[in-house]
Amino acid sequence: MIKVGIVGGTGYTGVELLRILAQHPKVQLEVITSRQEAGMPVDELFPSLRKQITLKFTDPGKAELNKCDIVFFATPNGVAMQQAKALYDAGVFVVDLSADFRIKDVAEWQKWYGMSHACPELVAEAVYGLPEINREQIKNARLIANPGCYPTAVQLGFLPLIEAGVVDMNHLIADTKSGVSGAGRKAEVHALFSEAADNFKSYAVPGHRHLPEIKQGLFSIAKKQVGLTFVPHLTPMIRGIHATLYAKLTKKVDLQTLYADRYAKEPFVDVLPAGNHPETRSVRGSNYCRIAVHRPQDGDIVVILSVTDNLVKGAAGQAVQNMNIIFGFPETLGIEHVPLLP
Ligand SMILES: NC(=O)C1=CN([C@@H]2O[C@H](COP(=O)(O)OP(=O)(O)OC[C@H]3O[C@@H](n4cnc5c(N)ncnc54)[C@H](OP(=O)(O)O)[C@@H]3O)[C@@H](O)[C@H]2O)C=CC1
Ligand SMILES: CC(=O)N[C@@H](CCC(=O)OP(=O)(O)O)C(=O)O
Repeated sequence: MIKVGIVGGTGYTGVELLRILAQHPKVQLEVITSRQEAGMPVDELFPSLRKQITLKFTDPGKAELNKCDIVFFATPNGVAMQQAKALYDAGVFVVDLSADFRIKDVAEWQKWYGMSHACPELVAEAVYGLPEINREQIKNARLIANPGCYPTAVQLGFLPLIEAGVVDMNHLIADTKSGVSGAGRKAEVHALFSEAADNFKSYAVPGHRHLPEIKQGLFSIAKKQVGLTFVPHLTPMIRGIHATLYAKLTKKVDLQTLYADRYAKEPFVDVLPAGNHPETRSVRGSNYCRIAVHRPQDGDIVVILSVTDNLVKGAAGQAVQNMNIIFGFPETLGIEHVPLLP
């Protein structure tokens, strides 16, 4: 058994980690932090975890995170970068669900995140935790930068096209939609029921924080500059990411075979039969990314549909997948949940 700590156990990704890790056969939950709920039994705040978790929330200032084998940060951007170094130096593995260690260019990170980086020396050490691309590096990582929710769906969707070099890299388009839980559990006006329900809107069209993250990931595969238009939307659902991706084909290729072959051995990427339209509810509560490939009217534009649950493959599930890889557990251990329907 490995001892696990979670910093930020009351947020949506933190609670999703609790749901998953409570039933993970190799995990003993040791510390779960919250500043606001310190002293409160976890299952009192979240009755869904009754008979699963008997710990109380600990104030992060008093939490003995050093006694853990691995610590997950499910905290807002800017928190993990202040605490990761001490844990790293103490030999504790760290998985950061926030964006603190995702962007290799620290100046670029500071521009998009509007703060100084507190720990630039660890950025180069961090491994970007997208197993479908970086599995070998993750095996030896001590610090994982867990990918963002949009970047997971977008990169997995574009990956086979880019690896095969069959699309125009200057004009990629990612039209993405997220459920409201993507904004976290903190109180914000735009996430109120009366603001977000029965409504649909785009946001951050001039530039979203995930743009440099996605471009960095696609660049690492293409080895050349990527022109990407990324438009996020907020949809009146709770969980889910739906990415509609467009690219112009530059070569003839059997797209269905390309995708089926690329992901044939990936446990959490499911390429649907030709002609399918994946729905977010087909992945809800699960670690799957389901992908369908289209070429409307046999033209030269390929349309990829990629769906994930933002809290699972887009956050906590992928974080546990990374943990499994680091510790040499079967990669799917504890994260083989069947999606919830309806
Ligand atoms: N929601 C999503 O779909 C996704 C989120 N992410 C990223 O994961 C991280 C967590 O997101 P999410 O769960 O939605 O966020 P929430 O706002 O729902 O939760 C944040 C958690 O962090 C704790 N926290 C806040 N400030 C601090 C602090 N200064 N020190 C220690 N703990 C703190 C909060 O508890 P308390 O205030 O009581 O301490 C709470 O438990 C974010 O960086 C987010 O960008 C990544 C992918 C998807
Ligand atoms: C719907 C919604 O608000 N989504 C969030 C992104 C989700 C997320 O948490 O991304 P990071 O992990 O990179 O912070 C947003 O657009 O800011």
